[in-house]
Amino acid sequence: MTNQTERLLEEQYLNSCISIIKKNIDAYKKEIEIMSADIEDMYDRYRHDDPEIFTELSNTITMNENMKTALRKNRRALKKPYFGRIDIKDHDMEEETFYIGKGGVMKDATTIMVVDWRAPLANVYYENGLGECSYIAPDKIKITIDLKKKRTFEIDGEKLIDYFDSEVVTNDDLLTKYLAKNKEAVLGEIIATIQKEQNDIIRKSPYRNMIVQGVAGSGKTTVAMHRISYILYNYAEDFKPEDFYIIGSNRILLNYITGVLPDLDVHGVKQMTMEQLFIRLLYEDWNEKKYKVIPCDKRNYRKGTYDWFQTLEEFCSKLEAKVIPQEDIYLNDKLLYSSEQIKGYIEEGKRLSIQTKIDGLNQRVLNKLKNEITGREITYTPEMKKQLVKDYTKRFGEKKWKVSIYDLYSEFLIKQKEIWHEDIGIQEMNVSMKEFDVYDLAALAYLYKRVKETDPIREAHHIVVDEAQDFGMMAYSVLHYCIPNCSFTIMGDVSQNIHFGYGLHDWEELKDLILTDRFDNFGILSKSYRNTVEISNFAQKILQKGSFSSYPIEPIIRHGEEVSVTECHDEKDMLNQSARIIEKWQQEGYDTIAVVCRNAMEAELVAKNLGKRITIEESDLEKAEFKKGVMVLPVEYTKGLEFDTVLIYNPTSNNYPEDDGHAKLLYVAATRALHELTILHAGAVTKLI
Ligand SMILES: Nc1ncnc2c1ncn2[C@@H]1O[C@H](COP(=O)(O)OP(=O)(O)OP(=O)(O)O)[C@@H](O)[C@H]1O
Repeated sequence: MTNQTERLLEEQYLNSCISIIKKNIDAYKKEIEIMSADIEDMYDRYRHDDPEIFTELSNTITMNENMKTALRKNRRALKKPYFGRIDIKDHDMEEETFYIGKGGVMKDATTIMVVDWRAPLANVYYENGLGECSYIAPDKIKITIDLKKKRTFEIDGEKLIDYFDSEVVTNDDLLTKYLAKNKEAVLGEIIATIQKEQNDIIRKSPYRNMIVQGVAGSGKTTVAMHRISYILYNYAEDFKPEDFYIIGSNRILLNYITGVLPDLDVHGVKQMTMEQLFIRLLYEDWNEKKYKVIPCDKRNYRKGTYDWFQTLEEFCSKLEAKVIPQEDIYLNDKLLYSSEQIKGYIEEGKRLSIQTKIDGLNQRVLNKLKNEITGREITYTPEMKKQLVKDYTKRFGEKKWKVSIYDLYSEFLIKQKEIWHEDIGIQEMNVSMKEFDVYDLAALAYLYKRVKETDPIREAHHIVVDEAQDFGMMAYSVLHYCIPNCSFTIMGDVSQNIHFGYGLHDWEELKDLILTDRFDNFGILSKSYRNTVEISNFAQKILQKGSFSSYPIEPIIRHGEEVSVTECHDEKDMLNQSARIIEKWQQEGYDTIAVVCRNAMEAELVAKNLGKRITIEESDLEKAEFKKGVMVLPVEYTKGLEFDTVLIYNPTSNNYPEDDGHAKLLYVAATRALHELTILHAGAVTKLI
């Protein structure tokens, strides 16, 4: 077939696809109109005592909602019906062609025009080069096929711009084309160019736990969001949107990463910071008006460790042993419940709270007592029986836990301060019980669950943690304890642990905690898609100044300007030069620009002064949202975000001393830039550069 005929055929398919989508849209619109009128009519006729209309009404509402979703999908498909095509041959069947798009498009009940990217068959597009390969069909049967053609399209609305066959164009060529574009003010979707190693992670079973170490810009966040979309599409029975919790380190990051979800057909997942999750797990024991959440003080790093969790566990075990008597229980000289039985019950109910154990034991002894005294009218008068029941009802303790978890925690902290008297990891610990950092909240959530919870509430089925290196093992151990039977997708980069004492420096302890099943997974993403080669090399050199080992980074070959490092005379000169550079970037058409400062105080000052020359977006960290324009941010808040161009403001030796923590911090700053990175300093530049 000549190239021209081939192109003509592709254009014909695109046209037919578009006219079907338009037809679908018209049909759905009409259906929705009719159904909406029916619904209104049914509401008018509806009376409380008419179950028939009620059933009809709720069925019509559901059908109408489904129809609206289908309409939305078809409207979206009109903008770009598909991006890929595979031609496959299945044993002795005819060769078949499938087009793959962001959503499925049907001509009628049986004719598929476009296959949804999340469908099992679409896996072939991401997973395989040409030749023999297989995919797992919905009924779990492995189907072996011969992949004859793999094609990627550039389509703009109704127009076919170009297409590339995978034996002609390399994967990297295609990627570079996509990556050269400016960034929208939200995390983008990458459906058309998902890479094999990313696809592996997206399509892993949601019943298994997964930890992914990925270098900066390797797509961890993007992959995590696509994974949620994949799970919701393929496991709709077991996973509903509200069963997912996405955990990130701050509000700006969360808004940024979840911005892509509506585009991926994901609506209604919960997003929260780790602090908010622990507060949620405290239920009615948290009082928003009384308590305050504060950032961690790095001098108290001990509180973030696994050892700390074990100490708290031990504290609770001792408390349990103290409050639950474990001696034999007699009625006169008749043994009602033996010490062994009590210990056995406690051992068996390991995951039950102390209060639940007390309730359970009280109930058991009471049952034994009742058995013993029933029918013995001669030995026990009704008054005696009544008195006995009263005496034995609270044999193991009260019905309600009395001591507050805050008092318990305070007791725990005071004990630890005594033990670790000289230790710097604990000196500044706050025992006022008014202000809490994330690890205090974790400890309180643990105490609530371990000590007083009696009515467990089903929380998440699947938790996605982004920037996972930010949190110490204490946080994970508590999560693992408090939300049992929940699977995890944990994404992070230990080279970006900027919390000095806190956080994860390697994955070993977390692997031991989370990856306990043989089908659990540890994945590595080493290709970096975000930065140009120049920026990526510059950032790697910063990491190499640290004394820690880091995971290798492979940049996708995309070249840009060299990173520029310029010394300024003084602060005023630095502000002038910053404004000039930013104006130049804006003239060149860059949309998202960041000025990265060392801390919040510097950021506030720089925003104020630069604001006199150029427009700066909201810089109040409580209110700021990630958006187009110029943002001035402290480096810690830029983690997880990305910008077309980045200016690192004044990284002097004072701001970034030559140590491991600061090397990681500066690495984070440098890897935020997609296209250009500039450094301005007044005074000796840090030795990390
Ligand atoms: N397969 C891909 N095709 C096209 N672009 C991609 C692909 N994978 C990642 N990207 C792009 O690379 C950039 C980095 O992705 P993302 O922010 O998810 O990385 P990350 O690993 O979370 O980074 P960091 O650790 O620095 O926060 C984004 O612009 C994303 O759109």
